[in-house]
Amino acid sequence: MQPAKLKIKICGMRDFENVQNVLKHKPDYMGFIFYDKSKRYVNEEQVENLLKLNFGTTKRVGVFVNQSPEIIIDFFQRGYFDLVQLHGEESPEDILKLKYEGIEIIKVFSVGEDFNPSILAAYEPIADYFLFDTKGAEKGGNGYKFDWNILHQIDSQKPFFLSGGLQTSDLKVVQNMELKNLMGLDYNSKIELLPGLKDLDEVEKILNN
Ligand SMILES: O=C(O)c1ccccc1N[C@@H]1O[C@H](COP(=O)(O)O)[C@@H](O)[C@H]1O
Repeated sequence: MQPAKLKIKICGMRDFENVQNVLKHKPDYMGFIFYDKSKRYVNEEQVENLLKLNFGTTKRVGVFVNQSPEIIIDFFQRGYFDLVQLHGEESPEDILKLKYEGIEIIKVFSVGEDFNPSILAAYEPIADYFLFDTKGAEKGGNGYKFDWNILHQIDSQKPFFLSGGLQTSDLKVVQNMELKNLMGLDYNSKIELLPGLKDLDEVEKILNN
C-alpha cells in the first residue's frame, strides 16, 4: 500500500538564503548535488557554509554519480549530509562499503524504454530505498517524466521515491495511481527559477498540501 502521507524531497539546492526559505516549509528531505558536471553542483565551500543552518527534521541527501566510496565516506564524516542518493552505475560492492560506515542509501535507477527490472534484485538487500528517475541525456535533472505505469510491474518490497520532471500538480496524479511502496516524491528542475534556485511559491504549494 502507498503510505497515506508521501515524503517530499526538494533537490538541487545550494543557495544559502533559498535553502533557509525552503526549510521554513519543512520538507522531509533536501538534496545537494555533489556531481561537478551538474548545473546544480554544490561545492565544498557552499556546503561548509550551509552547515551553519538548522535543518530541524529535514534530512540532507548527498547526491553522487559514480563517485568513489572513499570520497563519499570522507564527506559523510565531515557531516555534509545524512544519507546518500547514488545516481550512477554504482556497484553493489561499492555500496556495501558505504553501508559498513553506517550510511543510509537511496539507489537510483534511470528508467527508459529499455528498462529491465531484473537489475533491482542485486540492490534489494543493500539499499534502504530505491528512486526511479527518467533516463535522459544527463545523469539526472533531465526535467521530464517516464511512463509511471511501468512501476506497477516492479516486483520489489523496497520503499521508493519517484522523480523525473515532477511538477507541483503531479502530487494528486501520483496519489491516485496507488503505486505500491511509493514513499516519496522528489522535485527538482520543474520548480526552479534558475538551476539551484527553487521557486518558493511552488515549494509552498507542494508542502502545504
Ligand atoms: O539535477 C541534477 O542536475 C542532477 C545531476 C546529476 C544527478 C542527479 C541530478 N538530479 C536528480 O535528478 C532527478 C530528476 O530531476 P528532474 O526533476 O528531472 O529535474 C532528481 O532525483 C534529482 O535529485
